[in-house]
Amino acid sequence: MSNPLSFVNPTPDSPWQTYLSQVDRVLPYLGHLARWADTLKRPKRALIVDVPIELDNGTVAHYEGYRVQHNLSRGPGKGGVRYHPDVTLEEVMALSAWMSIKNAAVNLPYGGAKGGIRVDPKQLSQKELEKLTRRYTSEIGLIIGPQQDIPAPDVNTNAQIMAWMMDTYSMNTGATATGVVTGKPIHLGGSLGRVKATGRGVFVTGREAARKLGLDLQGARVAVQGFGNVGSAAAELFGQAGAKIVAVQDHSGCLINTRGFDLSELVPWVRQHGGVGGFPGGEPLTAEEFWDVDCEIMIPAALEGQITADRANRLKARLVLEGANGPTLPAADDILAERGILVVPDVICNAGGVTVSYFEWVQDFSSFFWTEDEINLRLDKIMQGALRRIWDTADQHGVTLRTATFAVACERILMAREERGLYP
Ligand SMILES: NC(=O)C1=CN([C@@H]2O[C@H](COP(=O)(O)OP(=O)(O)OC[C@H]3O[C@@H](n4cnc5c(N)ncnc54)[C@H](OP(=O)(O)O)[C@@H]3O)[C@@H](O)[C@H]2O)C=CC1
Ligand SMILES: O=C(O)CCC(=O)C(=O)O
Repeated sequence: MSNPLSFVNPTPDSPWQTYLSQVDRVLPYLGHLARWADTLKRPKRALIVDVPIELDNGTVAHYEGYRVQHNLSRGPGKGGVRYHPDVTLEEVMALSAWMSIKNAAVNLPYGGAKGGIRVDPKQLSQKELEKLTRRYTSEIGLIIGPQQDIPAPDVNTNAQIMAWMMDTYSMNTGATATGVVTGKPIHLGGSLGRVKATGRGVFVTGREAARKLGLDLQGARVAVQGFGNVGSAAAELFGQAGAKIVAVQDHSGCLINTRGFDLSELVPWVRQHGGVGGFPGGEPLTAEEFWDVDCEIMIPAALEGQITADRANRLKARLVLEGANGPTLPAADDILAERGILVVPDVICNAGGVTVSYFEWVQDFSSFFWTEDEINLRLDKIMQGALRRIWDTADQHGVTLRTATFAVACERILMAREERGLYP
C-alpha cells in the first residue's frame, strides 16, 4: 500500500523507491552540485483531485486524480497522463521524476511532471471517458498551462483524450490554447510523427546500442512486452530493419513464433481485438515463460517493476531496451550489469515521445508545421546526440548507461537550480 503523505518514506519495491535509489547511485558523480541533491528526492508540487462524474446509469462515481510537478528548474512541467486502476500518488511521483531526468537528458527546455487517474478506462463508455477527462482537466487547470505544465498521452490515453483536455482548458481560460497539451490530433495542432515517436526513439537508441555490441539487427530476435503505442511502433521499426519479433505479451495473452510474427497481420489484429490474445499466427506461452524466451533484444513496453531479480537472472537477451518507464527494479539492474546484459534505460530509450511533443509545442507556438521527414530527422539527430553524450559519460566514470544518464541530467537540473537561487 502506498504512503501518499510522505515524499521520503517510499513503499518497498515501489516506483518511487526505485527512482530514489537511482538518484543515490548518481551522487558520487555530481561534484559540488551534490549539495542540492535532495531537490531531486521530493517533488516540487503534488496535486490530488477528486473527479466525480455521472455514469450512464445515473449513479455518481468518484475517481482519484493526480498531477505531480517534480521539478521546474529548467522550464515548464512536461509529461503524460495515465488512466489505470493501479495508479497511485507514489507512482505518479516516480513517473514525474523520471520525466525531469528524461527531459534534461535530451536537453529539452522542460522540467518534469506527470498525471494520472486511478480508473479502469475499459469499464467506461466513450461518454463517461469524456466526462472524466474534462472534469479532471478542470480540476488540474489550477496548475497546467502552455507555459506552466503541458500534459500528453501515456498508458490508456490518446489523441482524443488530449483533444478533450485542450478543449476544456481553452473553454475555461477563454482562448484556444493548443500548446496546453501535446499528442493532439493533427488537425488540432498535433504533430506528424508523435504517435510513433516513442517507439521510434526506442528503435534509434536500440540500433545505436546494437552497433556498439556488434549485434546485427538483420535476423536478431526481439521480444516485446506490451503491444500498445510504444511496443507496437518499436516492433514495426525493428521488423523493417530485418529483426524478427519472436515473442509478444500483454494482458490478453502471451505468444511465441520462432520464425517471427507477421506484423502486417498482428498489428491490425491488436487494433481490432484490443490485444495479442487469440492471434492465430503464434503459439501460446504462459506470462512467466515470456522472460525465458531465446532472444537478442528484450523490450519491456508495459508498466513498472516487470524485470525483477529473478527474471533478470533468467533473461537470455544481450540488450534490454526500456520502452516502459521504470520496468527494471534496482536489484535486477545490478544482476543485468553483472551478467553483461546492456540496458538502455527508460530515461533515454523512450525519450522520443517527449522530444516530438516538444516539436509539437514549438510548432503550435509558431503556427508553422513541419513535415514528417523533418520531424523524424530531427528526432533521430537529437536522440543520437544525447545517447553519444551519455555513452561518453558512462565510459568516463565506468558506470551503467542508467547512472550516466542520471549524471548528465542531474547536473543540468541542479546547475539550473543553483543558478536560479532559492529565494523569491
Ligand atoms: N505513449 C508514450 O508516448 C510514452 C509511453 N511511455 C511508457 O511506455 C509504456 C507503455 O505505454 P503506451 O504504449 O503509451 O501505453 P498503451 O496504453 O498504448 O499500451 C500499454 C501496453 O502495455 C500492456 N500492459 C499493461 N499492463 C501489462 C502487464 N502487467 N503485462 C503485460 N502487458 C501489460 C497493455 O496491454 P493491455 O491493454 O492488455 O493491458 C498494452 O499493450 C508505459 O510505461 C509508458 O509510461 C514512455 C514514454 C512515452
Ligand atoms: O510527450 C510527453 O510530453 C510525455 C511522454 C511521457 O509521458 C513519457 O515520456 O513518459
